[in-house]
Amino acid sequence: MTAPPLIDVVDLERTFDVRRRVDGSRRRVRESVRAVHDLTFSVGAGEMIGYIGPNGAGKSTTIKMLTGILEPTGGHLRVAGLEPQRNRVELARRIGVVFGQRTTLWWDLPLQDSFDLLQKMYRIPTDRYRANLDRFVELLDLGDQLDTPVRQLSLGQRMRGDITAALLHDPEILYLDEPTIGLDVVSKGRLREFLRALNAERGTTLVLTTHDLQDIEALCDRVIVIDHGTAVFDGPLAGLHAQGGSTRTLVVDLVDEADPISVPGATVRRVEGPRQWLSFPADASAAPIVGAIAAAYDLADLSIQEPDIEDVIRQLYQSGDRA
Ligand SMILES: Nc1ncnc2c1ncn2[C@@H]1O[C@H](COP(=O)(O)OP(=O)(O)OP(=O)(O)O)[C@@H](O)[C@H]1O
Repeated sequence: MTAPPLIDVVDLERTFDVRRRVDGSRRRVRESVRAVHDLTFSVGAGEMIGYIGPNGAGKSTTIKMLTGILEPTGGHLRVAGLEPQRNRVELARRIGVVFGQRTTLWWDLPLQDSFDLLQKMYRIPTDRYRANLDRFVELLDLGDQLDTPVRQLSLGQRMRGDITAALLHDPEILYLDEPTIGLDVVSKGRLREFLRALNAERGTTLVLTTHDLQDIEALCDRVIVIDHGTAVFDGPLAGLHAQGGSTRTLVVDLVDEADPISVPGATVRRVEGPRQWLSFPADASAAPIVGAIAAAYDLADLSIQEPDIEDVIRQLYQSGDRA
């Protein structure tokens, strides 16, 4: 018998009643906003999924329902076999939540004290707490920050502190909302490496909302794209690129100005002096293109620009229109 999915969402719906001012008058009318509707998906234990979509698409509303903060107005929802709203306390022991923009730590307390408080709140047995704390502090390189008040931590240190805090009680599912926002490239890389190790070592299921496609590329086997409150794509990232026909851009700085570069698999989009911009399919490897250019030209520099999520989604629609 196959295990039931860890997260099971069927025809989920959430509407909000809002009062909107009528243009040019003081009158207000009641309106119903459908933040999420007809949303169906399931996530198996140990999966790492990206939950992405443009601003206002319904991502936060979904995560709030999955974590029991918000009650659905329709449909069915089970997380770890529990109904999130009804079993909030029990569910809290099974999930961890990290919001990139907010901290769950105590602003004026040293990091260590925040962790100790969480141990008490979650009633984590001391040996398990110690083992987890030691492991995460080592992996996330937080040893020197344990006595620092949270308000004095850098954004990257605070984020690592928040992730540690969310994991001390061994949750089966970790929800991460924009975990790498505002971090430098090195910190982003380290954090992604940590999350991959967490998933490999402990089988923790990750649900990641992000605007950073590289987060998704580094971590997620599968993406669910939500727009206007409902899922418009569910599959591997390569499939999303292929379906949307999205492209990456190779920015080439030649030593000398030249005519537009001609290489198989890429098209020159722009030329400015010795700099040229070439686009190529996002799911293709850049290596043969770079190799062909390097063999024929003297290169001063080279970089790759990833498409952003909004672009990929826009292209998904455009290709849908064409179909
Ligand atoms: N409490 C609320 N009351 C009224 N409308 C709301 C409420 N929360 C969300 N909405 C509306 O529901 C829709 C979805 O919002 P949601 O915050 O879930 O989007 P999101 O995908 O998380 O966006 P972002 O990427 O900007 O955080 C939006 O139109 C939003 O204005």
